[in-house]
Amino acid sequence: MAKIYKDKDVDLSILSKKVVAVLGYGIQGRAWALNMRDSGVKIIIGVRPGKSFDLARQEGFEVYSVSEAVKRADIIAVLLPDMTQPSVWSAEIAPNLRRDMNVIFAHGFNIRFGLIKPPNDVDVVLIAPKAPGKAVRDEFVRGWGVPALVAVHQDFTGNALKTALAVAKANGFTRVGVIETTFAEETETDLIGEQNVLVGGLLQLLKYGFEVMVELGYQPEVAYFEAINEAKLIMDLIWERGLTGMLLGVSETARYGGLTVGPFVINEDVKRRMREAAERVRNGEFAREWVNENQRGALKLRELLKQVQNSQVERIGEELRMMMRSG
Ligand SMILES: NC(=O)C1=CN([C@@H]2O[C@H](COP(=O)(O)OP(=O)(O)OC[C@H]3O[C@@H](n4cnc5c(N)ncnc54)[C@H](O)[C@@H]3O)[C@@H](O)[C@H]2O)C=CC1
Ligand SMILES: CC(=O)[C@](C)(O)C(=O)O
Ligand SMILES: [Mg+2]
Ligand SMILES: [Mg+2]
Repeated sequence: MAKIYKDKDVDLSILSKKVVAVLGYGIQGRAWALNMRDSGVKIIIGVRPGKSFDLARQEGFEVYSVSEAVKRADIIAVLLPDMTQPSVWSAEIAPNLRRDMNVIFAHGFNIRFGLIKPPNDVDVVLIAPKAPGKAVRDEFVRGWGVPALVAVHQDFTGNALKTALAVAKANGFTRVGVIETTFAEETETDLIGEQNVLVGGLLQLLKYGFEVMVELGYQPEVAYFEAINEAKLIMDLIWERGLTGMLLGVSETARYGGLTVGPFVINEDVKRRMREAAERVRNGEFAREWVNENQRGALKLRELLKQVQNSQVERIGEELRMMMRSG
């Protein structure tokens, strides 16, 4: 059984005289900063000038450049985009690090693939929420949290894990459960998970499910309700009650059809491809491809995003979501 930390195992007081700099005020950064401030931790923000900077100010934070925030902090949470971290690290973070500081990542990418090499005299830890930033904040406000992983890459002070767990607690993660892992396990499973299932696999499955019905001549609105909107509600059943609970919460007809046809559609070939994709993560091929793509200006990423934005399913979805929200 994995080692799991809960609120009762963690002492927040280790943060009481510390200043935590949240670097980046985006999807994760904003959620972490608001959560930790609500937990009574002294937070400052380090970010470049722009929308995030203005928003952080509006929301009442002291906001600085990344360099200045690192200078003023004891603990830094590096919540910048993965592909931006290496250059900001060498230009603004590394020159301002001091002995005994604690450096937190929310994803192990740059450490696992060797793109950032921290000095020996700081702690380097990982607190990886297993949730999108919106849930990190929404769940905290609800009085609960999301699960997260914690790992120690470097323990210079002897307090690396304790400090990381305190930051996790201040974010509400230990209300749910924080599992101890390694940078390698977090990085690889996170990438494999988002590619095969959460982002890649799911999107493609929903899109094909929608398209097959539309191509057969059914109304796109009906296809959207069936293949996409209801997918959320079925996922909620799985989330609350498990796979068996979901199966017992749908009709007997759906249960039989699903259990027999599912493995025909998502077959062993798909599983083989999932293994291939996982191998490309593990051997560093995906990381190299993404770094190169990014260095060329992420043109392919922008083009692929545009294709999704302009697809029929998105137009239908936007209308229906608006309709369902009002009234
Ligand atoms: N998005 C999510 O829900 C999750 C993200 N993570 C990890 O969290 C980290 C942050 O990711 P996101 O929150 O998605 O990033 P983001 O793209 O939402 O936010 C980036 C922030 O960094 C700032 N920024 C960008 N370039 C900068 C620069 N050169 N100098 C100073 N500030 C700069 C932006 O203004 C923005 O405030 C990544 O390591 C990611 O893998 C982990 C779990 C989930
Ligand atoms: C939201 C999350 O955990 C992801 C999918 O791994 C990410 O945004 O990188
Ligand atoms: Mg993730
Ligand atoms: Mg990820």
